[in-house]
Order: sequence, then C-alpha cells, then structure tokens
Amino acid sequence: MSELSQTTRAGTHREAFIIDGKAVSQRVLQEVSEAASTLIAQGVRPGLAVVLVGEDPASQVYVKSKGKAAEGCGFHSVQHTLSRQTSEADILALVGRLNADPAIHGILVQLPLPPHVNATKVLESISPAKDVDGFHPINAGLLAIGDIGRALVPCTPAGSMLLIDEAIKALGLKLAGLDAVVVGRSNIVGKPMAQLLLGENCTVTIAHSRTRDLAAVVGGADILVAAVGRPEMIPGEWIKPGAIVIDVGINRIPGEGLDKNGKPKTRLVGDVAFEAAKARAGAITPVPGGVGPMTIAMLMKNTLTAAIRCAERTV
Ligand SMILES: NC(=O)C1=CN([C@@H]2O[C@H](COP(=O)(O)OP(=O)(O)OC[C@H]3O[C@@H](n4cnc5c(N)ncnc54)[C@H](OP(=O)(O)O)[C@@H]3O)[C@@H](O)[C@H]2O)C=CC1
Ligand SMILES: Nc1nc(=O)c2c([nH]1)NC[C@@H]1CN(c3ccc(C(=O)N[C@@H](CCC(=O)O)C(=O)O)cc3)C=[N+]21
Repeated sequence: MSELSQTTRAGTHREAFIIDGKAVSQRVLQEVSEAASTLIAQGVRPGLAVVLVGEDPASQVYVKSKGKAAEGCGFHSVQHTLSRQTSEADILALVGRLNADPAIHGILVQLPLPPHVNATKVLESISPAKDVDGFHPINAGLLAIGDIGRALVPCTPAGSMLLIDEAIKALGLKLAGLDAVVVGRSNIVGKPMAQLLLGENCTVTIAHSRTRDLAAVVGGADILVAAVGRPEMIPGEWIKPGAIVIDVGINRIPGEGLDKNGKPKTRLVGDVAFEAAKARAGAITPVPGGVGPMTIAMLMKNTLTAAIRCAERTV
C-alpha cells in the first residue's frame, strides 16, 4: 500500500486520530470483571501474585497499579516485596511455592531484577500455565508457531494489537497485507509484537540498533511500533503520511519548573516525537495514556485466562 493518508476534500491532511489507551483498557477491564464474577460464582477466584525485588520507585508504581487493577476485577491479589539483597535461591523458592499454590493462577516477577539474580533462570522457573507475562520459552514458542489459543501472550504486545485494531476501524482500513515495522527486538516487546503482526498477515520488518537506514525503514511503515526506550528518537518527519503509530516507549525526562516538594519536575515521553508525528500519522497513541494502561489490562486478561484454563483442567 503506498498511500494511507486520510485527506479532507480540500486535500489537506487531517490531524491523527488519537488512540485512547485509557478508554480501551477500561473496556477490557470491564469485560474481565464480568467474566471473573461468573467464574467466582462457580467457585474459582482468579489469583495474581506479583513479586517485586528491591525498591525501584518506578517498579513500585507499576506494581501498585497492577494490584489495584486486580482488586478492581475482583481477583485475589498478593504482592511479595523482597529486599534488594535477596538471593536467587530464595526467589526461586518463592516462585516454587507460588507454582504450587492453588489460589494463585498468575505469577509476575517484576523486571528488572538486581544484577546478582539470573533473570532468565527466574522467569523459566515460573510454571508456563501461570506465566501471565508470557515470557516463558514455552509461551514464546507457542506464539512463534502461531498457537495463540494455547499461549499466554506478553501483555504489552497483546495490548498494542488491540490499539491497532481500534485505529484500523477508525481509519476504515484492513490489517492484512499492511507493511508493519517494529523498532526494537526485545523478548518482552519487539519480538512478540512482530509475531502478532505476522499472525495478522502484515508484512513485518524488525529494526534494531544495527539497522542501517532507520529513517528509510520507518518511512515505509503503514504500522509503526516503537519499542526502544530513547526519548523522542523517531522524528515526526520519518512517519509515512496516514500511518498507524504505536509508541511503546516510556521515558522520564526533565520537565519545566519545580514540583510541590521543590524537586525538579519530570515528564513522560515516548520514543516518537508526538506533536510532529501527530501532524502526519493517521492514528497515534499518546504517552502516557496509550500502551501503558493496556499492559495492565492485558495482565488481568491473562490472569483470567490462566484461571479459566486451570478450572477446566480440574473439572
Ligand atoms: N508501555 C508499556 O507498558 C511498556 C513500555 N516499555 C518501554 O518500552 C521501551 C522498550 O522496552 P524493552 O523492549 O524492554 O527495551 P530493551 O532495552 O530490552 O530493547 C530496546 C530495543 O531497542 C533497540 N535500539 C536501541 N537503540 C536503538 C537505535 N538507536 N535504533 C534502533 N533501535 C535501537 C535495541 O536494539 P539491540 O537489540 O540491537 O540492542 C533493542 O532491541 C522502554 O522505553 C520501556 O520502558 C516496556 C515494557 C512495557
Ligand atoms: N515482569 C514484568 N512485566 C511487565 O509488564 C513489566 C515489567 N516486568 N517491568 C517494567 C515494564 C514496564 N511496564 C509498564 C506498565 C504500565 C505502564 C503504565 O501504566 N504507564 C502509564 C503511566 C504511568 C506513570 O505515570 O508512570 C501510561 O503510560 O499511561 C507503564 C509501563 C510493565 N513492565
């Protein structure tokens, strides 16, 4: 497809449709709550355990919102906060207990883990059936072979797909056959995102730090997913007119002035220069209020899925 641009009759480009991640996430949470009450009435309360190692303030914020969302859905929700010095063996022992706990259907170990802990080993110790992050090699493998029905899919890419659907509908397009570019190839975001887009019959390109001409690659994208972690690294001018832009990046940068405690203010920005991109894109996610809230909503959805599958196994 060469031209996705939505133009007015006068031929001037409209501003992008802003994809409201907050609103879509609330819709998902509402559906999860309703399905959870049915399950609870049948005697199964979905249970989510979140493990946080250390006192990283950003992680504390995320973990708190995960707990709040779980309670909002009527789930059983527990948080295990361990000191930064906790040994790998103690973390593995805790995961082992949670794997064996019938009240827990979903286990999330918040990343990053301290450097003395082998994160891969910890993530692989989570039972694949309770791996609501979708990071276990079994779940990554199921996604790679296209068996999404059996996998638990990573929350951020799964939520991003729902936002893409929203934009596709708003713009009156079809997803199959579109050229999608994912910038970033982490196991958490970039790779599973590319798999999901491929599963929807997009022609997928994955760009990374060794990509030679990023501007040219980005310029070819009908759908652009930016998951790098560099504030506003993608200038608006790179965006193909009419493209769908999903900005996964969460970067805290210095803001203007001081907050009420007299500390310098900070603000959140994505990996895309939002204002300039908005003038060219067909649809774009804001930061905050875009992908972030979807990640939390999809975590609840995965926990519900894990609980339903667990109930099916025991009847
Ligand atoms: N909204 C949400 O819910 C979530 C947001 N995030 C945010 O998403 C961002 C990415 O997270 P994550 O995937 O974990 O990050 P990683 O640091 O694991 O991966 C970053 C990727 O970006 C690539 N990259 C780095 N520099 C460049 C460059 N100059 N040009 C092109 N590619 C580059 C890296 O390439 P290479 O592989 O070659 O090193 C790597 O593949 C972060 O801002 C994070 O905070 C993450 C999870 C959830
Ligand atoms: N095991 C594990 N699983 C994760 O899913 C995981 C993780 N570790 N480590 C850290 C990243 C990051 N992440 C976010 C979740 C929500 C928002 C979010 O809700 N953001 C709000 C803003 C929040 C704010 O104001 O700081 C928004 O974008 O609107 C952001 C980022 C999950 N992660």
